[in-house]
Amino acid sequence: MAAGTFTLKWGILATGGIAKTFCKDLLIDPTTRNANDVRHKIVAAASSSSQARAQQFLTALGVNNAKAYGTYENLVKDDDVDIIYIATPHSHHYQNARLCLEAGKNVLIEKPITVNAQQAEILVQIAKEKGLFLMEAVWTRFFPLAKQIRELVASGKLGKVERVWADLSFWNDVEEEFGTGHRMVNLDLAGGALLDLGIYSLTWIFQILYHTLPPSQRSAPAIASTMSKYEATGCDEQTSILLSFPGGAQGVATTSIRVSHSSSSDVPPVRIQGTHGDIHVHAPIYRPTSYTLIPAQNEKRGKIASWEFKEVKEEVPGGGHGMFWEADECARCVRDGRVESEGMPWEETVSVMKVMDEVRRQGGLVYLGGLESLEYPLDV
Ligand SMILES: NC(=O)C1=CN([C@@H]2O[C@H](COP(=O)(O)OP(=O)(O)OC[C@H]3O[C@@H](n4cnc5c(N)ncnc54)[C@H](OP(=O)(O)O)[C@@H]3O)[C@@H](O)[C@H]2O)C=CC1
Ligand SMILES: O=C1OC[C@@H](O)[C@H](O)[C@H]1O
Repeated sequence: MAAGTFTLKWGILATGGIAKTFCKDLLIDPTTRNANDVRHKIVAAASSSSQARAQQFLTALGVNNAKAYGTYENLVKDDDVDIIYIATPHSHHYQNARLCLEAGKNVLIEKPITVNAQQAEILVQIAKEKGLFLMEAVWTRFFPLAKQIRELVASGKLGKVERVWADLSFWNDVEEEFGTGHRMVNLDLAGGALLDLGIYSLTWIFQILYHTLPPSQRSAPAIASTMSKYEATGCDEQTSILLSFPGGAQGVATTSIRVSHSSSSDVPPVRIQGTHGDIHVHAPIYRPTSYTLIPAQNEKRGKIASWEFKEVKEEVPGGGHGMFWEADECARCVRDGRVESEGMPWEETVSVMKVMDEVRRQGGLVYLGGLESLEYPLDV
């Protein structure tokens, strides 16, 4: 290990699908991605089901010498844990994050940070007051190609970016795959296309049309949207959003759990359109490993851009999924005493949540049973 390497000690809250994927990435040697300054150690995991399940989770990952807890409450009391990764369904994020923050733990919390913007604001306030690191796990933003695309846009290479189209949808057989209980469609778990997938469409629009501006110039967009519901549960199965940013740039964000683009088609799921050219980001947009740079041209003016067509590809190194880049960002922030990440700032997390609040208001999608409550503790 290089001298001065910082090791971040993780506690994992919940043992479902994404917790496993995230932990596998934590276990990959960071030097395989040229990260020589930080390392990760899983020191504990907790399952709300049982201590045995937490132990099985750790054993399956090949993690020895980590503690297995049968309650989340016990995990947050563990003095060895520097940061907690929250990987529960959306419905539980606010309560789980309050538990961790109130216990003085740094937190990385799966997307969406909470069910609504007010809940997110409260988490931010607590993190600020307690000097704790808090970040929504929008891992997409920490991919090298996402950073590269933001830099290209900020450099002015595309001219003025006037429009971003972004879609994240899947051709699910909704009845067969999800039924009514699955977290994707279950209202009790704050399911629905918008909060689960549409957040990625909004992520691309925000990281281009909002994040590339200096913080003082970032302003909320006007919002028009439409939503179709899955009859069996009442969650949204298809949502389309038009965003209009001050200055005239427009975003078109779509999401569906019934129809999709084909990953092998020529239609790119993200199109960033500037006066000098486009960037097409190829699927999957939550895990960007390729994009195409296309110079603007037309019959009258010929080629407008001064640069050439280019295809860029970068596989995820180390056999990983790509979640380790956000983990590295957490390690650097905690090491340096930074409570928020520049890549996913608190203010932007809240702005995206406000857009989703308004889209749900326009579509008449309300989560009941205390899921939208600010009260803590509350059994949801
Ligand atoms: N970044 C990404 O690419 C992805 C992110 N996600 C996000 O991760 C989160 C979890 O998704 P995923 O891992 O797929 O979900 P899973 O259903 O696979 O796992 C969720 C886990 O949460 C715990 N849990 C606590 N309370 C409940 C409850 N009432 N019902 C169900 N589970 C409960 C359980 O763990 P235990 O019993 O151990 O407590 C369960 O295993 C969501 O916020 C989702 O949006 C999901 C997929 C991909
Ligand atoms: O976050 C996510 O990204 C990838 C999808 O497969 C998954 O359903 C979603 O939760």
